[in-house]
Amino acid sequence: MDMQQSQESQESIVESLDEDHLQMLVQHAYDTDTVRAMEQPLLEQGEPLMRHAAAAVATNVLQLLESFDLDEHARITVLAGAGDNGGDGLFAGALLAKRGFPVTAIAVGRTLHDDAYRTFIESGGHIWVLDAANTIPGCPSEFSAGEAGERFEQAMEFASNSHIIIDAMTGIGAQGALRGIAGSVAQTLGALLDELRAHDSNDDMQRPYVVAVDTPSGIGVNDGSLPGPYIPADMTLMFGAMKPCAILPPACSACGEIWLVDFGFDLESHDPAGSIVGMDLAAAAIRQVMPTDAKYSRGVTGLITGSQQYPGAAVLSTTAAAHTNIGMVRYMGPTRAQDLVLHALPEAVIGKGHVQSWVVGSGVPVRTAEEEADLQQQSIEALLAHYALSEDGSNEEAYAMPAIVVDAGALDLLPDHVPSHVVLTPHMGELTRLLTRLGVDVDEDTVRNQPLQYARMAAKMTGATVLLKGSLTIVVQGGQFADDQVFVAGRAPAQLATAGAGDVLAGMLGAILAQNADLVQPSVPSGDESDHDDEAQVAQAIAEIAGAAAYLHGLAAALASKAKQRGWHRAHLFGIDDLDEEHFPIGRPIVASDVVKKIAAAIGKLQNN
Ligand SMILES: NC(=O)C1=CN([C@@H]2O[C@H](COP(=O)(O)OP(=O)(O)OC[C@H]3O[C@@H](n4cnc5c(N)ncnc54)[C@H](OP(=O)(O)O)[C@@H]3O)[C@@H](O)[C@H]2O)[C@@H](O)CC1
Ligand SMILES: Nc1ncnc2c1ncn2[C@@H]1O[C@H](COP(=O)(O)OP(=O)(O)O)[C@@H](O)[C@H]1O
Ligand SMILES: [K+]
Repeated sequence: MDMQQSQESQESIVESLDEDHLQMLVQHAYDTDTVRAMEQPLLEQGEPLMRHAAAAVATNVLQLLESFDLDEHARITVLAGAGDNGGDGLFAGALLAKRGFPVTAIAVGRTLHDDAYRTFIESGGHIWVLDAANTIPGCPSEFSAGEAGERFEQAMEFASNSHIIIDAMTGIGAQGALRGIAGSVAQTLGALLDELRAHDSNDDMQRPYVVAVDTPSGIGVNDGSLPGPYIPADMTLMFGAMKPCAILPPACSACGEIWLVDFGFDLESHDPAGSIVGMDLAAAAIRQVMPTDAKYSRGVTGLITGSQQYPGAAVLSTTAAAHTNIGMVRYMGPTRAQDLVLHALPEAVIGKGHVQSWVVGSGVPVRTAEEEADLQQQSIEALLAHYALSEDGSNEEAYAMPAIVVDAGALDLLPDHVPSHVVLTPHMGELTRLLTRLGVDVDEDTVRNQPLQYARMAAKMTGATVLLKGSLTIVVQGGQFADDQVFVAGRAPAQLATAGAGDVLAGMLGAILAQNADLVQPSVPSGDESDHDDEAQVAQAIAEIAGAAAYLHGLAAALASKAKQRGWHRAHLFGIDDLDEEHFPIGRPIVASDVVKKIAAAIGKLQNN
């Protein structure tokens, strides 16, 4: 099958699929076992998936070369591993070599995919092997250690001077950090590429343009971590479905632009490992106001936020909550903060009363072991005590409490075990601090490198839902029967990284929980098997709502800053979307209060979508 045939067959796959399928494709990510399970029936039917994959890579490389005005003298390097990922890369290289481009493959393993290797050589490709113990037919082996070192250096020099690098060392078969020669290649070339990338947007191809095959080599495919050296890509051609690394920080940044090659997988019958929160999910979390509504039926949020030291957080969290489609906010806090709240929001009601959700801790200082809790910390601690579950999960009162957002200083006051409608909203530093308090030996850099793993650990240890803030915000489900599906909100522009933005999010989340009070109330476990489904359903609803709040927060920031840039950009569909250069203006600087002013407009945009 040549490139043209493969592309036509690809287009017919795309055309035969409905909008729902395409929507699922760009919204959900599937772990490697699930991808293999979805691939299996197609392979059994004789679908030449590897040829489709290779043709897609070659097509995009050709388009890139054309857009950069590079003629057939463009130098192309394929980094080829021993598995099927290397096979994809070699078949793609063969297609390009047939078009007259000089293509050199650097073999990093001891073998190469048989069929792909033969096709590559027959098409005029050149091979450079780095492993002295290789068994690749016709390639030199058993060279000395000195010669191996020289070969390696020359290969790296060659690769760093090529126009295009096709990274096909490892794909979904990668296990842990890259080792051996692949590890050394990623160490040397990856570091160089990262440095070049930091200084150059590559609009003029002054550095190699890296096209990753299926996944960038070296990243944690299933957990989005960076376990060791990796090859950062400008573009990743991902086959069949998104893998979690496409949507999870920090690995998603290493993917560059993602191009999804649809294989027509049966996505509907498989559970995603992660999902991007989009407009639909966010819109569903906003309750429609009804003619019969009164202020109480729209939801009331109670806030114990702000402090003598940080009274502004009280203003930001209450104004944000009040603007997020609810009937009323109640505020409790120090007199100075009360005055400021009333000044900014005359509608706020000061003092206790019935609420459908709580927000605690924003702007409340962290309590050190030596310090006595102040009044604000004491009232938060007393409220949180109602959510405490004993080791066996009993304490009926905890389940009957309204949902609660536990932010900033209140994270230090969290009981050991709580139900899933307790939603923690730490940033990386706060999550590290929480885990340390729970006895985990971890530092912030490690958490930053494996945010999913540590957010999940906090959820498993406490039972709470965890919303971990960052340029991409990830939400992991809480509760005893937590599902592993993670929600990722990447709507926010970097302009949102400004003091007080977290206080705004806490208020918005509290309000969205209040207007969905019936959906987020866990029932008291009865000890029956039905508990599992009931609790899992509520835990998922809470996580979706938390993701929706982060999306709305990001959208309000985008409207305030007029930014088109986001933490995560939708994957492109191969064969459907054009390879046009896109521009995402970063917008203008904002402060957190600007975000509050745009919440209403953001809700309007969701509801009119
Ligand atoms: N199935 C299909 O038909 C289709 C599959 N497709 C493609 O196949 C890919 C999956 O191929 P795969 O299963 O062969 O695994 P792959 O990603 O090549 O990795 C295995 C190689 O990597 C090596 N390796 C692993 N870990 C390592 C480490 N830490 N450090 C260093 N090396 C490490 C491992 O070495 P070993 O452990 O055996 O020594 C072995 O050589 C998939 O991503 C997609 O591109 C598409 O064509 C569509 C159709
Ligand atoms: N680079 C970024 N791009 C987009 N959003 C970001 C970025 N960095 C931080 N944010 C968002 O800004 C908010 C910051 O919250 P937080 O760290 O609690 O700050 P503060 O305590 O000052 O309110 C979070 O919602 C986070 O997701
Ligand atoms: K790869």
